[in-house]
Amino acid sequence: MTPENRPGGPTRRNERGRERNRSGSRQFSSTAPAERTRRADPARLVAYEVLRAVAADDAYANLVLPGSIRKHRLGRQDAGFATELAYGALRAQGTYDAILALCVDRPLTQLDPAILDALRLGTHQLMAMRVPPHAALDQTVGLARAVIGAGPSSLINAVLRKVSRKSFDEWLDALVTGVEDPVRISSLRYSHPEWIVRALRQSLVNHGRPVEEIDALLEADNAAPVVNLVALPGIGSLDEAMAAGARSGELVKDSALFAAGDVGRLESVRSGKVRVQDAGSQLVARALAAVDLDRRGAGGEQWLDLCAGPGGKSALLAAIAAQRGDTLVANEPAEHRAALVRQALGAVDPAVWSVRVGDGREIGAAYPEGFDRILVDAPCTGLGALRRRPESRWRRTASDLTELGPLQRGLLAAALEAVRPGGVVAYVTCSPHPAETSAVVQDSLRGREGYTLMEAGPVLDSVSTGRSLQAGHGATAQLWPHIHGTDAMFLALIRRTAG
Ligand SMILES: C[S@@+](CC[C@H](N)C(=O)[O-])C[C@H]1O[C@@H](n2cnc3c(N)ncnc32)[C@H](O)[C@@H]1O
Repeated sequence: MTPENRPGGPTRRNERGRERNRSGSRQFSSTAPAERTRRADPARLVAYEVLRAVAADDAYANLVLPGSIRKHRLGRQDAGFATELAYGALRAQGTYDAILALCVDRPLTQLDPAILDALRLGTHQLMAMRVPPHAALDQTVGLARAVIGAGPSSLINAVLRKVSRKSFDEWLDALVTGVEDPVRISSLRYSHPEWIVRALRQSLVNHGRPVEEIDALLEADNAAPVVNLVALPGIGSLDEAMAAGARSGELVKDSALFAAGDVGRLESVRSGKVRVQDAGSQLVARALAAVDLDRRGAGGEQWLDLCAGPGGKSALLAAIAAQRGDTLVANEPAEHRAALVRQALGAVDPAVWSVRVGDGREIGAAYPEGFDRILVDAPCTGLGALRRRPESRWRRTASDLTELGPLQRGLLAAALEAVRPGGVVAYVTCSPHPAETSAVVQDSLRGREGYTLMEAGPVLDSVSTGRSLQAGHGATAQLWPHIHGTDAMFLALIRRTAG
């Protein structure tokens, strides 16, 4: 594992999270824990609140974090420190718990969950942020005294001292020594549940990639994704983003990569004319629009986004449709998510789009042969977008895969009924797992006359910036974080040949 791609990534900071530790010293404070600070450093307090909300309230870290940063009035640098600490500790939780299990004299399940979260934060500072050990200890003990009470300070101090006696690489070696099972080794080294390691190994093989790529894939999950922007065609411009430090996207046209801080300060983004969207999502939406249809419907084509919420792909599709004189129906069953779709479509001429609130599985009966192009961006496990939500890998379970199957098949079946002869359906997931990608497509086409699977790879290439993405395998296509730098989007394009 390279230091940059370790869960959380390394930085050298002092206890305030501001200055770099150039000495790399492993000096400890000579002060007894009980005499040390009783004050919680606000940045660490924010990270602690995020971990607690995730563990105790099932909260999403990315939703809790901004409110906590505001509540504690963190400046930009401290906010960055808190983000790195919270997200890093959450991503690396599996590895850190394995380390902590070797340093605590009882099963971790017998620890107060609040103490365990404090230990995870201390461990992340020691292992990946290179905060000086004395600062990591003092500040974690101070945090625990302020928010949990004086009781656990000796325990936290003693455990973190043990953790600090080895470097992260030394701990990783200690964890995997004597372990034979490659799945367990990858799980420990790259902090993923074993069932996800197994699922992703299976996914690589299913899409024609060597299973040896698994570590690179897991490593890519541990790196925070760069913000990708798309200028809505005919509506937005990337000029402001480029002037603010963005660089042109390498995969897809009219896109940019923005690593210059808070993207919300750009007026073009606030107005919705430029949108934050993963390059993989841009590619699959553009691929649907790029398919050559044998004939155009009278008065422009009708497009359908069957699973539209929160509306990212709808906005891009509607902007393209507007340029061509086509129209888009964006369907979403949940009213609050349909409201997000309307908001996402706000920058596009309202004459071009409409939002339907309803179950996508009913669309075939409601609009038989009613659409020229249909996007089925199906609800899925999100195994291809684990890098976006630091806690998601610990939330998902293997049973999610089987539970989502009937819904995914129902949605694709409805789309196949709702597409007109000559039209095309794009089945898309942000998961590479065969159970929700190729198996759904194969099952839906089995015994169904009048549909063919198109070669999706060349269509994806046709909307890239010119390079061959080499994403095709069989007739479908699969993008990968470790190869393309995108979420692991799957794309199948199904043409209806006969009514
Ligand atoms: C992967 S997300 C779609 C993301 C969206 N296309 C975008 O780019 O912003 C899947 C969506 O399917 C919706 N969904 C769930 N059940 C559905 C159903 N029965 N019919 C249609 N959509 C459904 C979910 O609410 C969720 O918004």
